[in-house]
Amino acid sequence: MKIYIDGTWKESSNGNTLNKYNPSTGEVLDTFPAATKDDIDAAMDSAESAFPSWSDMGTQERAKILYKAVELISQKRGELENLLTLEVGKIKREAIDEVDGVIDQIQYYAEFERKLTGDIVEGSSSKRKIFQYKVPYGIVVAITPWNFPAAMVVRKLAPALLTGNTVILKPSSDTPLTANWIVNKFIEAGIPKGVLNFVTGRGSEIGDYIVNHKKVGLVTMTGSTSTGQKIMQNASSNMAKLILELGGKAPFIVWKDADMIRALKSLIWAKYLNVGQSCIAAERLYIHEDIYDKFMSKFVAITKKLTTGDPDTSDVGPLINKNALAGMVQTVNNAKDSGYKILTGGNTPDLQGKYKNGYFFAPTIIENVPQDSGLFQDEIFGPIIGTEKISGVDEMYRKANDSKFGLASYLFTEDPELMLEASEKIRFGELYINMPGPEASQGYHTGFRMTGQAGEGSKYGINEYLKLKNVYVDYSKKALYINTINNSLFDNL
Ligand SMILES: NC(=O)C1=CN([C@@H]2O[C@H](COP(=O)(O)OP(=O)(O)OC[C@H]3O[C@@H](n4cnc5c(N)ncnc54)[C@H](OP(=O)(O)O)[C@@H]3O)[C@@H](O)[C@H]2O)C=CC1
Ligand SMILES: O=C(O)[C@H](O)CO
Repeated sequence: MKIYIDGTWKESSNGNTLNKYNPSTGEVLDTFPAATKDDIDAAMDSAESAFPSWSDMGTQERAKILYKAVELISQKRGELENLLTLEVGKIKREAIDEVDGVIDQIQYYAEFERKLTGDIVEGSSSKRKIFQYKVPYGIVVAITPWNFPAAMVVRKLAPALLTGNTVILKPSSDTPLTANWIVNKFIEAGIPKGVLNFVTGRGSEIGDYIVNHKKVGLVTMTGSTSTGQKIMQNASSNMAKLILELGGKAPFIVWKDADMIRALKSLIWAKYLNVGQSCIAAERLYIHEDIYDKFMSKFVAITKKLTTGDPDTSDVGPLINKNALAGMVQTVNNAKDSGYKILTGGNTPDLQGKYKNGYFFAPTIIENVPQDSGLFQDEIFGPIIGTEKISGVDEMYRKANDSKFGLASYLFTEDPELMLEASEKIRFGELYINMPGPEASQGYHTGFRMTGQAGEGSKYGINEYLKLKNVYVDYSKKALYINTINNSLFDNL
């Protein structure tokens, strides 16, 4: 595959490449360019040159290109589904679901055509007005993760482009092929030269250079909190606007009156979707003591039935790479060293044939985990969950909110008063009550504390890509009097 700079598909300027491995088999899937600083400079220059005509085009014309991209992606959606399985190891059902989300998000943002509004505010006198209207930032750098590599790319490209920004996309080095496929479709849909540039390469090598480049107006990144903090530091060199969607540590709360089947189905979704590699994955399980034994016996029994292996036919696929798999092994070893009880899983499954060397880990449940343990405080980002009994609402709120992260949370109860009270007291950007996720295109995906800055999705999300300008006008045609100067100086001029 190639990178795309100034309307041309090309190798990196020094010809260097990196390997992309298939997480289901451990084999090299493809190579991709390791972009250089010269490549980044060329992309920035191209995006800068393209900005005036692109931002002048208007939302109706820009939306036509997004609608065309929806059409082209829909026509070839099978290719993207297969790529997600090849590149991430996504099971078939989830690959289909992610492509549904890709189409939904582009459509959702394209529909903001002719709907970006401003205000006219009265000035300090009858013939003065303040015209407030929204303008694009300029060059947007979009940096995306590997876990939902198609959905995360379009969740940044679509609003950034619809609002008249030009874009430089740098995808995760674990999923360059998916991003390349989507960029191809946007180019095919008619994105003009320079409006969308696509560079690949290790974030640890070119990321800092991209983010603190003097031409960058806005950086939107989804990924780990540690990387987000680094980006925040680098972006300060030019005070680029930030949209950072970072780590999560979702509490999954099952109250004594919960609909148990509904809670169990939602928990299997929230814990094992994308092998638990999701920022809104259930990471801490709190169950009311009255139903603990009954709920846990069902949860363990269902987890034991989950199949791992061939993504085309299994319930749970592989972790994204060797390091992620090693992290799961370490997490379980730490739990064992701490004396916690492993109720199921805790091992790498013994797979034969082509999946023998895949990065698979058995779905794992660990019992009676202390609130202050690493298992409950640090992000796992895999198919492991710890459990804890709770008894009162105050304990529920205290433990749920005891996290450096604050993205998604889940509560299952039939008590409307508890639903309303929890909506106030649980301090997370998202609370799912009696349902699973994920976030909707019309929802605002945001979080408290170390989860990040700003947010994506909804009318609030598209406005993150627009700066509100203020133009003050005096059209009185009267002599100007300024109360803080000596106006007589201007007599008889
Ligand atoms: N809140 C949310 O919506 C989401 C949060 N996440 C979080 O991200 C983590 C897993 O995703 P993962 O992709 O590994 O996250 P990373 O933070 O490792 O990478 C995210 C992106 O940042 C790039 N990057 C790395 N270093 C830099 C740098 N110095 N400057 C600029 N860019 C850089 C990466 O490139 P490269 O791949 O080349 O290193 C990648 O494209 C988890 O913590 C998860 O919670 C993930 C998805 C969604
Ligand atoms: O990036 C993610 O993990 C998504 O926001 C979860 O839906």
